[in-house]
Amino acid sequence: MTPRENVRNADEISTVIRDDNAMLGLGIPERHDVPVAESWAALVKPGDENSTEYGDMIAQLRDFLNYVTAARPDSDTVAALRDDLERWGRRLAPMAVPERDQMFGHLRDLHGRGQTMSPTFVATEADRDNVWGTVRFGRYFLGGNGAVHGGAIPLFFDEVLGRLANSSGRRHSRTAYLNTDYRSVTPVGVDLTVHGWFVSEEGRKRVLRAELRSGDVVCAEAEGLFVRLNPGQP
Ligand SMILES: CCCCCCCCCCCC(=O)SCCNC(=O)CCNC(=O)[C@H](O)C(C)(C)COP(=O)(O)OP(=O)(O)OC[C@H]1O[C@@H](n2cnc3c(N)ncnc32)[C@H](O)[C@@H]1OP(=O)(O)O
Repeated sequence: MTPRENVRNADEISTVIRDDNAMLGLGIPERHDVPVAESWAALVKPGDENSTEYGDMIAQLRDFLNYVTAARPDSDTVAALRDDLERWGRRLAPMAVPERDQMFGHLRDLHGRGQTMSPTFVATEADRDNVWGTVRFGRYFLGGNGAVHGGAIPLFFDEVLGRLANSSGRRHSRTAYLNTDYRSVTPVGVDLTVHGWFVSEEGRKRVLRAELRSGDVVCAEAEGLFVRLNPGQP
């Protein structure tokens, strides 16, 4: 079965279970094939055949983590899964490459850039100083009582603001601080809207803010300072 067929099957399965699980963010396919706004688009070279396949694999992995989180499997299932994971670990271990060559998190033409650490940010509009988009935290990011884990939210803000801080040809910067205010519970399994914007850019210092909303309700806000790196700084 090709990865694409795999994804289609996952879509079909998802449709069946979506009603029960929508609130928990389960069984909802990743939206990694929505067009990316220009400022957030492709660094992957045309002809990099692995990029789409890799993106499909990461989408499967994201769904898988949601299923693992939600399941209370019997011991045979746990043992079978453990063995499968162990086999995959042994297959992948010899394929390790230096950081600059790794694919995980480096595919900037994909929403979520091919990583699973934070949920997929779908950028819908962007200019030099702003980005707007959506995100849905799946069951994997549950803290408790239907609310997203408090540590997952700053991670997500760093993802969005870190990319915006370095967008539009700006030289690379790193997060110096990132302050998050939790205004109301951030629900799991719900489409949320995100806006990130530049507040100021003076010398090496870039101050940015972001807001995460569920409908009209502000769930969380953040302010980050990103300091442009000097030559030779890691
Ligand atoms: C491939 C796909 C990828 C895709 C894109 C990936 C998206 C994700 C992006 C994630 C980004 C990250 O998480 S980066 C990882 C997390 N961050 C880090 O590891 C950074 C660790 N910290 C550092 O390396 C350093 O502290 C720096 C670089 C931030 C700053 O050090 P420095 O270069 O020596 O500069 P320094 O003189 O100290 O500071 C410069 C100015 O900033 C001010 N300043 C510095 N830190 C602070 C602070 N915490 N709070 C207030 N102000 C501060 C100073 O007062 C000074 O102001 P003035 O006197 O000039 O007025």
